[in-house]
Amino acid sequence: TTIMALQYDGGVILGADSRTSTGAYVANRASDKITCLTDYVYLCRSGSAADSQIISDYVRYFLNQHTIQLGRPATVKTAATLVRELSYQNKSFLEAGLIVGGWDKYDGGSIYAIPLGGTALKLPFATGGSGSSYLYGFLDQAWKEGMSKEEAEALVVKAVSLAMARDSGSGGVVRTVVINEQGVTRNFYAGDKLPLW
Ligand SMILES: C#CCCCC(=O)N[C@@H](Cc1ccccc1)C(=O)N[C@@H](CC(C)C)B(O)O
Repeated sequence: TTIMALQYDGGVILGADSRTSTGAYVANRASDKITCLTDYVYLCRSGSAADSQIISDYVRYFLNQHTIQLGRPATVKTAATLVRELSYQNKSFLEAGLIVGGWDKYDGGSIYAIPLGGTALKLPFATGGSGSSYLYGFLDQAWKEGMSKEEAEALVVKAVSLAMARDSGSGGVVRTVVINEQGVTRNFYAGDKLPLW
């Protein structure tokens, strides 16, 4: 898997490849690893498909309850704290690297990386999964504060497709989810639409 998220001047953009593998076998070449937690908060999943699914199921349930009791939408920070709590308290059983990203009226667009051990890191951009090894240096150089939505989306698609080209654990299509005050937009970039280099 290659997953990433980055902040831009109005919100966040989440990106992921679509390969689910068991060893060298590709079990699903069109997986959707960017999962809804609330109307304005999404989760990028890597690691065990089963573990990451069950964590997202629990957090979606808890956030739904929380929204009803609170009478207003949950914040990105709250969603990230719930993901971290499940990940940390069950760290010996779970194998899931997660990135929470979304928009709320208190912090605007925000991103939290929750790697295997269950720590939560608030960051302007984050990457995860097996393909992330190929992206840390690239993103350190390519990410800039206050990018436009178009610049940010182009960077996400370029980064994920570069990792897909080199990482055998990543492949398929590039999926993105844009989240800002106006709402959520899902995009899809098939192999023939990707930059080769
Ligand atoms: C189908 C099936 C059985 C397992 C599928 C399964 O979890 N594959 C994993 C790799 C893995 C991980 C840990 C144990 C075993 C196999 C996988 O493809 N993970 C991708 C993300 C998830 C959300 C799709 B990515 O991290 O590569």
